[in-house]
Order: sequence, then C-alpha cells, then structure tokens
Amino acid sequence: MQDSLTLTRPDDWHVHLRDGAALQSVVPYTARQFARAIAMPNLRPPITTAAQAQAYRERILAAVPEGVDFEPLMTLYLTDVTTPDEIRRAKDAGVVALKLYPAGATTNSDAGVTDIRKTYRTLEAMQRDGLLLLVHGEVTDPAVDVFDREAVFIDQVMRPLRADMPELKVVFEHITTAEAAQYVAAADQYTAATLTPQHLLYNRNAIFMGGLRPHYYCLPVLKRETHRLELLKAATSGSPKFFLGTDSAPHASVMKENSVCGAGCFTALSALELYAEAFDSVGALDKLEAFASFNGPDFYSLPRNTAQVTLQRKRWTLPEAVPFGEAAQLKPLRGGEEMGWQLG
Ligand SMILES: NC(=O)N[C@@H](CC(=O)O)C(=O)O
Ligand SMILES: [Zn+2]
Ligand SMILES: [Zn+2]
Repeated sequence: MQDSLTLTRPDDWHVHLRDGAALQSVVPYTARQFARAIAMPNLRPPITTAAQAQAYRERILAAVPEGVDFEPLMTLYLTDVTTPDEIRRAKDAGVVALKLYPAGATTNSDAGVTDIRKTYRTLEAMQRDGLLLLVHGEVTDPAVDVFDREAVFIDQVMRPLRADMPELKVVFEHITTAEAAQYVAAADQYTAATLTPQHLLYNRNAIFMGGLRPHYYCLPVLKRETHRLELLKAATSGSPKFFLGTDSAPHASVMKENSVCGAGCFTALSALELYAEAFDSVGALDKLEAFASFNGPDFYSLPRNTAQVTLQRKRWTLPEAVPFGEAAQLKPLRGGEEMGWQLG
C-alpha cells in the first residue's frame, strides 16, 4: 500500500474566497493547499469590471499569510450588459476568465445572464482576446427538476454556445452528472470541466443520512451514485479535459443550519486530502498529479508550478468548525470526522 504521495504543487481552478472578514478567514487555507486559485466573482455586489477585479486581487493578497507563495487568478462576473470594451480592459488587467451564472441559478447569481445570446458580442471579444468562459451549467426554469438542471443545460445552452463560439475556451464548472462528463470527454480541445471533492466522494444520500444535512448541500446538488462513479471515472481517466476545482464555498454555519440553507460546501481546509481519498478509492493515485497540477494550467495556457507537496496516509480528525469572520463559525465538509490523508 502506498503511504505517501509527492506531486507538483496543485492549483484550485474554482474557489469562493468571499470578502471582508470572511476573506481573511478562508484565504490562508486555500493558500496553504494551492499555489494559485481562480477567485470566483460572485460577491455582493459582483465583480463586474476590471478595476473591481484588480482591487479584489489586492484584498486577497493582503490576506495571504507572510511567507506563503500564493497567486489569485481573477475573473469577472458576466452580465447581460458586460461590454467588449470591458473585456479589453480585463485582459490588460490580467483577468483570465469571465463567469457565466444563469440568473437565479445559485448563490449570488441575481445579476447573472438572462439569455446567453445577449452576451454574444462580449463572448466574441473574449474568444479573440483569449479569455475563458467559466460556466455554472444549470438551467433555472422552475419546471425542470432540480436534479435534471445540468443535463438540460447541456442541450439548451452548451451545445448551441459551442456551435456559435467554437474557439472560445469554456470550462463546464463543478460537473455533477454522467451526461456532463460524457459531453466534455467527447468535446473538442476548447472544452474542459472542473470536478469538486464532494461530487467525487458523495452521492445524494449524504444529504439525507439520518436527517437533513445542510453541510452536504451545494449547487449543482449531489446526484445518484451512478453519476458519482462516472465523475470519478472521468477524473481518473487521464484525460487532460478534467481538472481540480474545489468550489469551496464558505457560508457561516448559522446560514447553513437555517430554515433556508445556503448552497455551498466548505472544503478548502482539506481539499487535496479529499481528492487523494477519492483517487485512492479506485486505485488511481498515480492520476492525481495531472488532475491537480497539470491539466488546469495547460488548459488556461499558464505555466505549471514547479514546487512540490507531499501527502501522507495518516488518520486525523478534521476540526468540526473554524472561526469565520468576526463572530461566526464555519463548518467544513466532513468536519469532526476522520480523514485518511494529510498534506505535509
Ligand atoms: N456551489 C455552491 O453551492 N455555491 C457557490 C456558488 C456556485 O459555485 O454555484 C457559492 O458561492 O456559495
Ligand atoms: Zn456554481
Ligand atoms: Zn462555485
């Protein structure tokens, strides 16, 4: 049995770092685990301009502990009115991607896109300037069952978008279904996907085991076991189209343990350990490095990291809660439970 694993320092291609006091609390976790991270722009108000992204970047950097090497990669929140001029400014400011939130699909998505065709001139500018489009891939039609929203999105939005913008690099974020895994695997080299630890480790039973478990609720919601197995197969397939994106999404525990629970799982504390457990469960630890450290930078046309990290097979207990902002608490996914790997 393999008891330690050394790999190139990984990056997180999808994380929510929030802002203010919450940002101060969570940035150190991500910076300890990852060399770079794609900082999601769904703040309140959202990051919609290059100038806001630059200022947010500075706030993130100010929260990185002394001596830790960490680079946030910035994104803009795409709206119906984002202009091609803003894309030029974004490019000049070092912004790497825009995020498509269908309006109303998830946490802080009210300012999102109401009809993708409204953004076509802007998407053309992105295609030209080499900015990526990151997609929360769920339709918002209340008539569509919550568990079907990703699969329906593929036919209603993804296929037409790919046909109309063939050379725009698109990342189908946090995929949760066999349909999405198969769609991405079969697509050309301009389409990739991120996978979260929770969707590789859990199926939807986790949300209901012995009672309703808010800390396992995120969007897109966990699916059946058949989907989880397909996702794990995709992640460990060796295909360069699949890479690490935790979607670590901190919400104060009072907001999670509430009559209306916010969507999001906080995993930044132990992300790499959770992925190692998932890959180990199918004997694919040898595939973790490409997934965590190579495929993402290759797709974004960024250099790979050169430093290394080591994971040890070791039993330890994840804290049940950690401080979050001034007075709140944050409960990590798996909090209070045993872990099988530890980042050295
Ligand atoms: N994944 C989630 O359930 N929540 C994310 C938003 C998102 O990535 O959809 C959040 O910002 O809390
Ligand atoms: Zn999302
Ligand atoms: Zn997210």
